[in-house]
Amino acid sequence: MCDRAAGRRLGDVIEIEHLHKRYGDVVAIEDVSLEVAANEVFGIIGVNGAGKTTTVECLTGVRTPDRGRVDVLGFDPVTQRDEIRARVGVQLQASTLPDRLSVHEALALYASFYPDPRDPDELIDLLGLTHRRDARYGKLSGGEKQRVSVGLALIGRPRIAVLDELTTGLDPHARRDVWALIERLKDDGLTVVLVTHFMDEVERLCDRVAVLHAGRVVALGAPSDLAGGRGLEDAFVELTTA
Ligand SMILES: Nc1ncnc2c1ncn2[C@@H]1O[C@H](COP(=O)(O)OP(=O)(O)OP(=O)(O)O)[C@@H](O)[C@H]1O
Repeated sequence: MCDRAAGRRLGDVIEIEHLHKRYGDVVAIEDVSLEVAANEVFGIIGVNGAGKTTTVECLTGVRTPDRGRVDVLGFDPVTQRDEIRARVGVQLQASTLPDRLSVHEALALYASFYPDPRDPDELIDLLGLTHRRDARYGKLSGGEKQRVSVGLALIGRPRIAVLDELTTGLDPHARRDVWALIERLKDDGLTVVLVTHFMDEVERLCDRVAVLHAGRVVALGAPSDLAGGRGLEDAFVELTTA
């Protein structure tokens, strides 16, 4: 899979080493290093502008790092984007789907890009969208659109899913349904990188979490270890108060 230099763990499917990325004068990422193990749900948390989206965009090849090394399943996301696209499902924050496509048509369209996709109707059911199967995307509520975006990340049976703000905009029932779906897919072997602002989501889903602050990893570990007896949110606020 990946070159095993000293200190790396067997079974890592993502390795980021000394990642740097700036936009003009704005330093988005400054020396980020982390590894994600196969079948792990790995959280990335941080205040707005901490560099979370930039980090996951470097994983999926959307952004080219200025410096550093990124290895995803043994591939370089910058030079091997097709290999990454075939194996890594990405939830888009702002969907670019045409309004006139129905939920089923959208998922079937994305399914057609993959050799062994999930059955769109099965996924629609798992996402709690069966009653909206034939509704046009443009007529969906914000939470329903959000569920479609999760479906698009999962339709190709990816080995890794990168989920940026997985449950933003979902009602409490839908959040629990989506959490249960992620847990079920994890049981089937999925690895997840989860960007979130919800500490309850981290506690429920994540095996480990990295706290990014001003483009750097300021803490990394199991949520319970980071919380250290306080609430995770209290620990987070403390870690991210500059
Ligand atoms: N395309 C861009 N052009 C210029 N600056 C950018 C661009 N994208 C992000 N930035 C800046 O880079 C920094 C990191 O942004 P990033 O989107 O990675 O943070 P984030 O942690 O995902 O934030 P949020 O929680 O608000 O989504 C911020 O200062 C942001 O303003």
